[in-house]
Amino acid sequence: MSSHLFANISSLVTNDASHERGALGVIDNAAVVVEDGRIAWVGEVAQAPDADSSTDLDHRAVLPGFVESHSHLIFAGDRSHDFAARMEGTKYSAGGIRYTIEQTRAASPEQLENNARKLLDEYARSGSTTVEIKTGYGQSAESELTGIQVASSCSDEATLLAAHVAPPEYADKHDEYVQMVVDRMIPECAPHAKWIDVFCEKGAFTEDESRTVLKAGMEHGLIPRVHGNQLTYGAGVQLAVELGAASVDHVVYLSDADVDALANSSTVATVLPGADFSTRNDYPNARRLIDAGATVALGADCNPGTSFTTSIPFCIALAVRDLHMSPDEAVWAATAGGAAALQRTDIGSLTVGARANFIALDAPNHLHLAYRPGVDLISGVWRDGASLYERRSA
Ligand SMILES: N=CN[C@@H](CCC(=O)O)C(=O)O
Ligand SMILES: [Zn+2]
Repeated sequence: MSSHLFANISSLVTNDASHERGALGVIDNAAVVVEDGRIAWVGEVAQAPDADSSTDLDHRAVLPGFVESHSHLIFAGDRSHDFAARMEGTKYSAGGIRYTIEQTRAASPEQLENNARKLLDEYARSGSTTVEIKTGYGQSAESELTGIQVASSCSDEATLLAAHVAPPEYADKHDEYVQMVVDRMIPECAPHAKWIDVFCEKGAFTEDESRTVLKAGMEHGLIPRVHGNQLTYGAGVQLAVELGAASVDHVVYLSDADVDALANSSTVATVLPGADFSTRNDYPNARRLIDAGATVALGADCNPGTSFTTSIPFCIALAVRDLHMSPDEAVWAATAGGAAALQRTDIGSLTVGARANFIALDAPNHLHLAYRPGVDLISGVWRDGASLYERRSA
């Protein structure tokens, strides 16, 4: 087994609190040794062991690859007109999803896969080394099956978003749609999925409908996650906590009881400020969640309707500027927080035994991710110790 040393790291975020400087466990003047795709050693470069080969990172900062726990990459078509209308004052509503359903149903599996892979490549170039992928723009048994097959061929984190919005043919027959999801869609799609998700929201699915879908998914071995409290106060958070969901995502409109429930549960609260930015929605109060003791993850939520970005660095900048997270909290939420939301212990941190998924920044430390908004600082990305992306020098 050969070892590779990554040397001369100006500042290394490990997310191992046993090192200095809080939850991020930052080591200055650091080095990392990788063996067989896993982290074999981390510490100060002066103490680094010999290795078979090495890379000089030339005083760049290194941090774990971003863990994107919320994306909708299985779709076809464009909603830029929708975005333009919102910027002129039209309010976002769940109904816009139906436009993408029409386009997605008309696309071939190859077209869907090519689009998803193109976006995954964008994610990788901006530092994401793990990306969860949801279906949700098929909303028929056939189209969701295609979607989940494509999602699972692109990611280990495939989510069946069986109930995103009732498709046009079921617009006035929600109960029949939910029945079809339970009787057909879930049994046929479950072998290809890890997660079951619902959009529990005004204009999408009610609390009871959402509970029915999530429980049916759980009976087929899927782990629940919920879109909740994005556009209105509602039942999403409480339902997620009741069912022990891995995560409840968006969490913009929260009562005190919602914050309390999250703080006293293992359900991660995932903030997706790209969606709030692109819909001119209010931002979630991440400060309130963190101060109460909830675990907060941060994602980009790439989708054609509300957040057509794959840039976690952009979302870190938003989280710091507008969600009042500290730069350390935002970086933790986009790495270890995302891993918690996906119930993964092998990613999101750079500790011995973890997957060697990491990013080098053209910057002396991770603070620059928020300090230099809109600037592409990613100079290299590695997954399982192998180079995934390297910026070409000029
Ligand atoms: N909120 C629900 N689903 C997506 C948006 C879907 C769309 O408008 O196409 C989201 O996460 O923001
Ligand atoms: Zn979503």
